[in-house]
Amino acid sequence: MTPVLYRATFLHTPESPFTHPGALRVHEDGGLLVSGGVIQASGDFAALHAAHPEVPVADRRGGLLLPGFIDTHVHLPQVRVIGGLGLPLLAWLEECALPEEARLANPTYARAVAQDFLAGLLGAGTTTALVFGSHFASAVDVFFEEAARVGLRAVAGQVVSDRLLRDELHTTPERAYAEGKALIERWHGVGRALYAVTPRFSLSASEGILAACAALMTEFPDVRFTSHINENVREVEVVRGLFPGARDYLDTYERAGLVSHRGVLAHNLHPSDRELGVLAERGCAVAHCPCSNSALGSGFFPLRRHLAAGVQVALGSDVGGGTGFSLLKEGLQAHFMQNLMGEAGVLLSPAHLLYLATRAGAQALGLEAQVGSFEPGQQFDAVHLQPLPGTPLDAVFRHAASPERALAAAFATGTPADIAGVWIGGQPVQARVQGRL
Ligand SMILES: O=c1[nH]c(=O)c2nc[nH]c2[nH]1
Ligand SMILES: [Zn+2]
Repeated sequence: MTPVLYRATFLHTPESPFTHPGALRVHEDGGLLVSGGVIQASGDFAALHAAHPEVPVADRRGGLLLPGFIDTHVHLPQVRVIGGLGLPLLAWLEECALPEEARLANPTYARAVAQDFLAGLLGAGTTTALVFGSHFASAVDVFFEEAARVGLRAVAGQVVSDRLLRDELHTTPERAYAEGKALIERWHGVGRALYAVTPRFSLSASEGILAACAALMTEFPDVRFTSHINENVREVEVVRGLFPGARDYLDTYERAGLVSHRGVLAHNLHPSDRELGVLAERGCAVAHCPCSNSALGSGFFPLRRHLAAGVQVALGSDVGGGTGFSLLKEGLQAHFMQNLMGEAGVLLSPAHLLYLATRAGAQALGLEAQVGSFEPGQQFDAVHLQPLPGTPLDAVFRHAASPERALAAAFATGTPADIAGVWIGGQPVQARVQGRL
């Protein structure tokens, strides 16, 4: 790939605004020198152009260029069941999610679903995703093939369970280990793919299944781990009954040896102080999925308590409990919900929202050296927001007092339709206006 100097208004958060006031970096007439898919220099356009006059310029002025979004919790098999509103978690799983998940036993169907799913992610500007895969190894294979074809940075794995779902979704510890091992050997570290060991949740995973997961984590010390925790009050109660010896929900994973810096647990709406302390101490991250939490009536996320304990938090869309792939929408919903919590909530600025949608996700996945900001040395994973003329967001962008105000408006009212281009590793993967990339 020949070098390119991108000229744009760009914003990023190489540091956390939760710990570094003034963490939002804004370059109104900025330049990003990209070669081999990697950012070589990052700063003001005029200085970079003067230093590299021979490098062709890609003019992206007139919108905002942001690091690609990082979705830390999203379900492959649920893209076609988005919108099952009005049910609590366990009823929603039974009525909406699981019947569809069973259909992925058919690899042809699974491929079509994977294509819908990937189109949704890229169309929303998501460049890296931690993906809850399918219960069927064949569908996970198909997903990795399709993800490689479109270029997504996918961290994904086979979902494993052995009780309380539907028979066709159940496996055994022996099969979970054998299929997981084969998938890891086929996909982990191949191109942009990484593997995540994925017991669905302790409600559907016996101690035997969790032990099989732990065996994979030990044998392959670089694969990631993901699951759900403390999402719904009834779910927490059932898990307590299934693991009478466990101190709490986290302990069901902890006793199996699954809680570490390689993990991301989704939701955690009802944690104890002990659980927060252990998550912080082990460096295990939490994926906050505010649209899903609202749609399923699961509850409010205690962000202030997570921050006070020192737990890494990032954003997840949780499609299809969530309502779509846009991390702009997740950021807005997070902002709304924290506002509605009053004193217990955290007032989230545009800088916080950008951080949660980008760099925080990279940190949660242990990918912060590669993606999440526009610092030199990072992959050029980017999303260009440029609303179509005549839209309300276009009016705000043209009249915004500052790029930070434009960023706030992007979270308040931006949608995938406002995305003009998406790059992963310097490659264009999505273009609204053909021929512009
Ligand atoms: O939001 C959720 N979506 C799911 O598919 C799921 N499975 C277990 N727990 C879950 N929570
Ligand atoms: Zn989920």
